[in-house]
Amino acid sequence: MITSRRMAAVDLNAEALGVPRKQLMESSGNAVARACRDLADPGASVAIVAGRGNNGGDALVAARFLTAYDVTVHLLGRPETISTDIARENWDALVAGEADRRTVTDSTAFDLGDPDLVVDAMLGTGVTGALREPEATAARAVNESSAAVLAVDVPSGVDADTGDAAGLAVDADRVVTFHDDKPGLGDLDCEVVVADIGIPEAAKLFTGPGDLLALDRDPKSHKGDHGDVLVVGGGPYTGAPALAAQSALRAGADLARVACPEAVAREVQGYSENLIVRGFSGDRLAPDHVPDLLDFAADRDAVVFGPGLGDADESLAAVREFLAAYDGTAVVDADALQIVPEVDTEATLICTPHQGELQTMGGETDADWEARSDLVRGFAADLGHTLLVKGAYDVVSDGDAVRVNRTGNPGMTVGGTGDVLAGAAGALAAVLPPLDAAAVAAYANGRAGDLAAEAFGGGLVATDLLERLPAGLRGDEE
Ligand SMILES: NC(=O)C1=CN([C@@H]2O[C@H](COP(=O)(O)OP(=O)(O)OC[C@H]3O[C@@H](n4cnc5c(N)ncnc54)[C@H](O)[C@@H]3O)[C@@H](O)[C@H]2O)[C@H](O)CC1
Ligand SMILES: [K+]
Repeated sequence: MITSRRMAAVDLNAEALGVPRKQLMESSGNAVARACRDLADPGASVAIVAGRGNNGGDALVAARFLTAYDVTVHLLGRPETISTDIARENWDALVAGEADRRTVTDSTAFDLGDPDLVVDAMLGTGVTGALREPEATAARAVNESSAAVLAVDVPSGVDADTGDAAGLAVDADRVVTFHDDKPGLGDLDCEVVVADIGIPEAAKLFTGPGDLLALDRDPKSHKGDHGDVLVVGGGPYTGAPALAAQSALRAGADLARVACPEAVAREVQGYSENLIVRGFSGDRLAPDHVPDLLDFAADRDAVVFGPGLGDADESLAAVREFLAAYDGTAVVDADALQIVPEVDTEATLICTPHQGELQTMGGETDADWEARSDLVRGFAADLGHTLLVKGAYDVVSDGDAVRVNRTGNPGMTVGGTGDVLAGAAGALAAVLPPLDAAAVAAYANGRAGDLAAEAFGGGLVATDLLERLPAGLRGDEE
């Protein structure tokens, strides 16, 4: 089962892995042709009703495979309004091949004829709202015809994720949907065939530029929509909370606050004017700080808990009390990690251990990333939280799905890069579900590290990642 958003991400990852969209369209079109052969005998008349997007493009490819049939292609709109290059190229191939085609520019002129089979390729996952013209008139004609109806990917007008139609939709006998079943197809009273179109498993498993699509922001958003992130850390160490908080800003948070011991508050503030630093009494986190911290955290979008906290007993006791009472979203890193397995919490946690910290938490690791993926998935399921286990291949799992991140380089073992990762994960957890937030954070942090390694060769330091995080989140080419 795959949602449209995830499908678009996997599509883009496939392209980055060397399987371009046009190749996927060719596979989709071939799958449509195979489905047609199941529904109609050679020589039968087939009316392809094609829209102006890639859903239409799939059927324009199918037309090339259906040479044993009497095919008529009805393009809904003028060819120059075809919205993607790969669909337009397939239209041009039909023109060059002098295929039997009609261009429907005036819906009142739409004449479906009396075909044996209709291929509904007007709209797929790109549908928005109720069918407009000429798609609405064409959909009514298709529904009124006595022909068998094969829908490409999704019956036109149906939302692939919900199954709802904002009004009129094509009533198909069979749907051939690509790569994986869609959530919205289950309730339709038609047969659904899932066609493999050659998308590599790696496009789903390994993070890639497609995963960044999750960040496409609502342009109407305004300040404060994108995350007010609180870093709770500092004590024995002061750089760590400052790195995490600066990283949260670079990863898109609007505000980055640091709650740290009063004794180091000035030092933490000294790292950057961009941080809003607030001290609590003493020189380390202690249980009597927890009630105030919980109140403060309740008004934030995400918390990053742990950078630089140290492992004093009273600080770990405070971590336990905070996590037990907190019910928001938090990234847990560094010394706070060891507490997570002991605490029963309502919070949504993203834990970011390296492999040694994973073992301290009671998890197991393995040098082989595939074996490690299974171990991490199992441990995440036991914990009930999302794990981002850092390594040459970072393994991310929420106990169900697994994502593996391959960006990054050995130069990133330098101190502080984990704090940068935790801060980025905190900012992303404010706007994305935990699995996506962790996967995108790992991908962008590694990309930032790769960009820094190119700029410096060796001698990379954690602050080099900060100003490169935005590029890592855009998927900028090297
Ligand atoms: N993801 C994959 O693995 C593959 C998907 N394929 C096919 O691509 C479509 C999605 O294509 P896309 O171009 O994004 O959108 P559509 O073709 O579904 O429709 C967009 C098209 O339709 C117009 N439009 C949108 N809403 C309406 C409306 N309510 N009324 C009228 N017209 C509408 C819009 O303006 C655009 O012109 C997917 O379903 C698959 O079939 C790839 O080909 C193979 C791999
Ligand atoms: K369709």
